[in-house]
Amino acid sequence: MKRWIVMDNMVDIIGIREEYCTNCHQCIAVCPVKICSDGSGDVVKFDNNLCIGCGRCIEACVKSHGGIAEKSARFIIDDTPQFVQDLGEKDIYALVAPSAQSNFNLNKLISALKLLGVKGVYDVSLGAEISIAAYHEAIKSGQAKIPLIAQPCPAVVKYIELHNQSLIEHLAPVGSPLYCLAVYVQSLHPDAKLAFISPCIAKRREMRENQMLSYNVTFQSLHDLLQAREIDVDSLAEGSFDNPVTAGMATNFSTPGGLKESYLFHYPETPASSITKIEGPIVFEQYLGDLEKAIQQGKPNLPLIVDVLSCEKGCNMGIGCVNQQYSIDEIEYSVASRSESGVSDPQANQELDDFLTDVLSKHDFGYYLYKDRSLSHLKYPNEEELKKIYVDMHKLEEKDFRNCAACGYNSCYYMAVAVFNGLNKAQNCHLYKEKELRLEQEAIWMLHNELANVFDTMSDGVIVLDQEGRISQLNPAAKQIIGFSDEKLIGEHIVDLFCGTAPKTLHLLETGQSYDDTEIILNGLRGQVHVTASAKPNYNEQHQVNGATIILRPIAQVQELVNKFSGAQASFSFDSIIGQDKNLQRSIKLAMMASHNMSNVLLQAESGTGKEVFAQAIHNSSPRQNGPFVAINCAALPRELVGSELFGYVEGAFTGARRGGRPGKFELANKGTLLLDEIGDMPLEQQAILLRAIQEKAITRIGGDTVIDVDVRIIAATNQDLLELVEQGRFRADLYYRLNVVQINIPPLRERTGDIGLLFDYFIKTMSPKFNRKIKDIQPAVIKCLEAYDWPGNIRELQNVVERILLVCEGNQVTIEHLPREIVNAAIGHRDTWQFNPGFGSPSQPLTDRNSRKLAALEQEREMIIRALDANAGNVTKTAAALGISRNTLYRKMKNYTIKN
Ligand SMILES: Nc1ncnc2c1ncn2[C@@H]1O[C@H](COP(=O)(O)OP(=O)(O)OP(=O)(O)O)[C@@H](O)[C@H]1O
Repeated sequence: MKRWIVMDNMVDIIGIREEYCTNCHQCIAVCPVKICSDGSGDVVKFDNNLCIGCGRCIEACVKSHGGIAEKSARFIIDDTPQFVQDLGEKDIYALVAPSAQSNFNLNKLISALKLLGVKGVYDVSLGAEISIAAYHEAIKSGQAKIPLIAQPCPAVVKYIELHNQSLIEHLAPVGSPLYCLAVYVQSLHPDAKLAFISPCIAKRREMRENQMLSYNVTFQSLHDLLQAREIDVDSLAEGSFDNPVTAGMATNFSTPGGLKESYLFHYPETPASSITKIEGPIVFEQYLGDLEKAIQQGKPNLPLIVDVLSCEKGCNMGIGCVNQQYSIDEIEYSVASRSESGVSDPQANQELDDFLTDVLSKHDFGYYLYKDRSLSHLKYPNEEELKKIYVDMHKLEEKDFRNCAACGYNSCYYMAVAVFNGLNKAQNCHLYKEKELRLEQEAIWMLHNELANVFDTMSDGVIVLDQEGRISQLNPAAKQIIGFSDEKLIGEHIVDLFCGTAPKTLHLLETGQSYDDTEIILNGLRGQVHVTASAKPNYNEQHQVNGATIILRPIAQVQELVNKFSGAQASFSFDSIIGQDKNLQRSIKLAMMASHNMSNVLLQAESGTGKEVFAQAIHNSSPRQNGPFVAINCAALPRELVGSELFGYVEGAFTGARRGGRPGKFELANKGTLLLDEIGDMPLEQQAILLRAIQEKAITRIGGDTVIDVDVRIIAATNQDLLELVEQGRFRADLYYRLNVVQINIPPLRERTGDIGLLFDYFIKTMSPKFNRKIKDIQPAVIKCLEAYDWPGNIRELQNVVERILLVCEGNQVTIEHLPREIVNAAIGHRDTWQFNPGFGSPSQPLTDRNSRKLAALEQEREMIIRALDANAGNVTKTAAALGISRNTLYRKMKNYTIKN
């Protein structure tokens, strides 16, 4: 967005290679104008029409590119290409700037230029002599407005045109030394083209405006051209200028104050105090503005002449110069000694005076080509707008206004003005970056805190390993699991922590292959700790494994979870045991008492009386109620599997063993209760192992050698007379006494007929919704029938009868027709023997998980017996031996399962 309206386009003098711009803003920092550069984008854009051509930005850009001009984003544009093209084809005369004295061997340069093909070479110092004489005339004649601002420097002229319009009329009404000489040389060679051999890039503009010269060839370009043409200047003979007379004191015009010195030399009556000599950045930053104000205010002691140059070291070290290898002293000496020798010959001085008188009378050296180039100024933000920009720049407090100039502008205010005018952006403010960084740091810190919080509050233990496998970090949960403090654990090698072997972790560190849920024994403070571990690799920026994160979970926690989701929970409480029978209530009371301590309990009762219900109720009112309740049916397991089911196994323990091994019921029941159902059917050899596990409160997995502590309360249940089995030698006496700490007998249903009606009502109520029935009435004869029946299958049988009734009863009244035949028969005196039939009640399904488990177990047992009988060709003795049960038990089971041999 252009803020300035410029009357005409100025010729380009600075070229931009945006691809080389690093957006460092050095160009803006050194620029006296600043608004000619737009720093609001990713690269700095440049507006030639707002540039004064001082060339400082090119110097800064080359410097910021390591001094290599070819890599700089900004470069000089002059007329050398056209000059080269026209050499030899056109009559070209070279006008050489006084500063050539400090850049080349001047006389040899004259020869070099002629060798290149120029027709003649003139010294611009003579033009400077003409300018001084013309200044004097203009001042004398009153043509010049005092103070007269000298104009050899086109950058100063352009600055005044753009910024200090009231000073335009003070610019000398006389051409620059170059212009004055050009006027003279043109009179000698009217058809020739003139080239300026120059230290200055801005001269190109002056030349285009006055149309007197065709080529601005900087010293740098000339130097490159001579090199390209392989012209060794030093080896050439000395030439001499084609000037009609030699310039005198004005040969020092290229030095700051050279004009003043020359003027005073020629017009010694002029007080030295009436000429101000000023150069460098201060001209633009302060001097011209002050001068403008002083004139407007009519201040006294204003100068007669202002000798002003843009370059700090004058034209001697202008932007197009090639004398960087010389010191300032050497340069100044070279120029000053030339001017001293130039005035040492009185005859030459006289000839010069005569020449000046002559040319001034013959030629017009007047110059009025100054233009007001500024029609409007930058827009300035109002208070509100300024405040908003400052907020965008994160400038909120007094100390945020540093005026550090790092942005390239001299103050925070001017930066804000540039932002307001779209010439820069808040992000380029040093403080903005600093604050953004701080905000970013705060955000990172917050994120870190959040993550640290997660790390610290995770219930899983987390261990971070370095590349070598040493612990670099661990969270409180990990410390809790292991038991040691940070000091002990940080730096510890994982192999040592993992009891001397960590093959999967070492493999992970080598290959990046993660592992999941692997059982590990740790060396903890309180001995060995059994955990599961999952680990993943950590990567560096090159995506190489540089460590690992291991998640640890105590096995008890894992088992708790497994139990929770696998249904290893007890659902019954003492409240859910229905029945008012005295004996039943006595049993409940005993069970309640037993529930408060850790004593093993032996539940002895017929099948279906509620032994498991009792076991669950004991568990649920014991201090272990939040632990697992695990039940195992000892009768339903093949004898070779009893061990692995109870104690688990390690990987590779036997053919078909699962990878990673498997925990047994003892481990799963850790911190809870283990119900050993049908304990009477447990094989003798397993009874010994079971006894050891109960006594030592520890197990060893099959095939393993690690002893795992288990804290389990045992409830054993049986429908057999265990003592009798002991007497028969089929049950170990020591185990019997271990289990029979509290013996609870549950009366069969036929012995508590009073409870039959209660239970029937209860089951009708609780099961009806499942069958979508609304039973409102039960025929009294139904209860009578039920009470007359002797319920060999006890409560389970009653439950199944209710289920069948609900299936067949379509109305809302239960009548005798809905009862199974054997029950009605029993009531009228024909009792059928109840037989267990796994398909009993079909199409009904077992109602509870427990029942389904039980039925599955029974079905499994039935199958097992049939298979064993087949394998032993129907031999009952052999089959009983193979199954590890007595012949009597086998016969009983065959009867129950209706297995015909
Ligand atoms: N007092 C009771 N109140 C309510 N329901 C009961 C009661 N006793 C048992 N039941 C129910 O009877 C069914 C059989 O109970 P349970 O499985 O506990 O008997 P069990 O003696 O363990 O049988 P088995 O010897 O065959 O293992 C279960 O569905 C249970 O819900």
